[in-house]
Amino acid sequence: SVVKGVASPLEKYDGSSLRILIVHTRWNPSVVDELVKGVVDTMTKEHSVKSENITIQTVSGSFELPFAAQRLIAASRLQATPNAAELFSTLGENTGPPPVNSQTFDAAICIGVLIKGSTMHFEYISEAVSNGIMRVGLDTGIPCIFGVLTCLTDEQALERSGLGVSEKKHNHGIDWGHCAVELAIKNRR
Ligand SMILES: O=c1[nH]c(NC[C@H](O)[C@H](O)[C@H](O)CO)c([N+](=O)[O-])c(=O)[nH]1
Repeated sequence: SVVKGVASPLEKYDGSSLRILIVHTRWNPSVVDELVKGVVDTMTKEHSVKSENITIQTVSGSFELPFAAQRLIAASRLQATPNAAELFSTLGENTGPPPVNSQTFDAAICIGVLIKGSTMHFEYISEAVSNGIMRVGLDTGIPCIFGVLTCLTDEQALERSGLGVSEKKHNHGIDWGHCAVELAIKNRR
């Protein structure tokens, strides 16, 4: 059978100095809240990320996630970088992300749950959001984790957030927490 899932990383990552941004939606809250809990518990309990270093913001729906992540990263840089005006001017010329040490978040995690309805709305949002979240990471130089479940049924959403009755249930937030810490640390090297 096809083995699915992610292999554990080769090294244990110490996240005690990491600053993490979590942006999550208010759509499908019972599932989203469980996913957020999976991310936070994994980072704090398995990687020593300090809870005071985790910033959590909410948006209405998944479509808003990339915009919010990009703007919150930009706003945090403005506060953290004394020569912000100069930094922003270079950013305007698309000279690529500023050096890691001028950033204030080490990783961002965008969390949402899309559930297919009876129209093509789901397909369009899923495509836009996945591309948007990828672009935030590439444009800012800060790892931006895709924490959006794109489900065809409610049962799929429950299963992938560790809720529901299926013995296959697994909270994907756990994987996203590991992924964020690993990439944040590797991005500093
Ligand atoms: O996060 C979600 N947003 C959804 N729609 C809202 C969308 O993300 C935007 O918030 C809205 O289009 C305004 O921009 C969903 N559905 O429509 O089904 C959904 O399932 N999940």
